[in-house]
Amino acid sequence: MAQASIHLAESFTDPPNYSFPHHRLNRTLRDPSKTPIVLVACGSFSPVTYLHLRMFEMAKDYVRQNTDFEIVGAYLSPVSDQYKKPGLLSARHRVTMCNLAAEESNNWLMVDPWEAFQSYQRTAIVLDHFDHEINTVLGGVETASGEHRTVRPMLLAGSDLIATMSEPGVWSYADLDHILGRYGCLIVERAGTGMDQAVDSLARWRSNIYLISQLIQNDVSSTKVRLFLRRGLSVRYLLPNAVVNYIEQHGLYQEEGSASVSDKGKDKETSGSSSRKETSQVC
Ligand SMILES: Nc1ncnc2c1ncn2[C@@H]1O[C@H](COP(=O)(O)OP(=O)(O)OP(=O)(O)O)[C@@H](O)[C@H]1O
Ligand SMILES: NC(=O)c1ccc[n+]([C@@H]2O[C@H](COP(=O)(O)O)[C@@H](O)[C@H]2O)c1
Repeated sequence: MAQASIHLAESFTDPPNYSFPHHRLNRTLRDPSKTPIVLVACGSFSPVTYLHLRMFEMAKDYVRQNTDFEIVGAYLSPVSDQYKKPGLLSARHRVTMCNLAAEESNNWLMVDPWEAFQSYQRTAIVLDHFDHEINTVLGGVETASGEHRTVRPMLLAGSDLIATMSEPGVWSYADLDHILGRYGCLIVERAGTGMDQAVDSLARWRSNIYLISQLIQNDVSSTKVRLFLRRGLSVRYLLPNAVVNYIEQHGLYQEEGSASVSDKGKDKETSGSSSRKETSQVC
């Protein structure tokens, strides 16, 4: 269970005019015997695809069938422009596309622009921010009979992201302990990255790591979507219609750098990603 007072940062810096989105946060726990959790997916979302949205649906099914958790909210948290990953469009566009996707696709997902519109924030700090906003500022949630409950933010990520947790220099031990020991993580299997491999070196936190298998293989990635757009190919039905329309209206992902012309797929652009190495410098 998250304890509201132990955070890595002493205080949080909010972007100008920021307010924490909580319009779809369920403030009443349906089942008082369950632990309330909030799902937080961190990433570039450049652009957001159906596979990003699918992670939440898979997590919802998994949580209902296999755990004593109850999901009271779910968030996309797009990374700051300072992450400097190849193909990272400005935060303004990425946040707007995530909002369009969340509005069009379901009635429970929200987009938190907190990390997008400021300096780079490590994932451990992002989870602390959610803990602070939901438990300290909003006061957590209540059962139907009025009992207070602390909400636990949990990281929702694909197995490729979790695999980077074993790469030297990308995540600090203290941050991993904070993310996996204190909060926990739901991992969605991603084509090309075995889940066992991904969690092998994270054994000490195994009880807080929940593995969700893919029953339908689909290797859509933002990199491939960017590549299609640069080549003038259709991306409809890979991402929500509202996002496709937004990309077309604004002529996004046409320039060099949004995906390399020689890119054959995801691996080339992301393997040894400079962003992850740069991230390691701020760990
Ligand atoms: N097809 C997928 N299956 C499972 N998880 C996914 C999939 N696509 C993205 N994710 C997860 O979504 C989160 C955000 O990913 P990110 O925005 O980096 O998307 P991406 O498609 O990997 O982007 P890029 O191609 O630009 O590297 C990560 O945890 C990633 O593992
Ligand atoms: N040390 C860290 O906190 C750390 C390291 C690598 C990636 N991340 C996060 O992972 C997310 C996804 O990264 P990629 O887009 O590189 O897969 C981003 O939100 C990034 O901030 C965090």
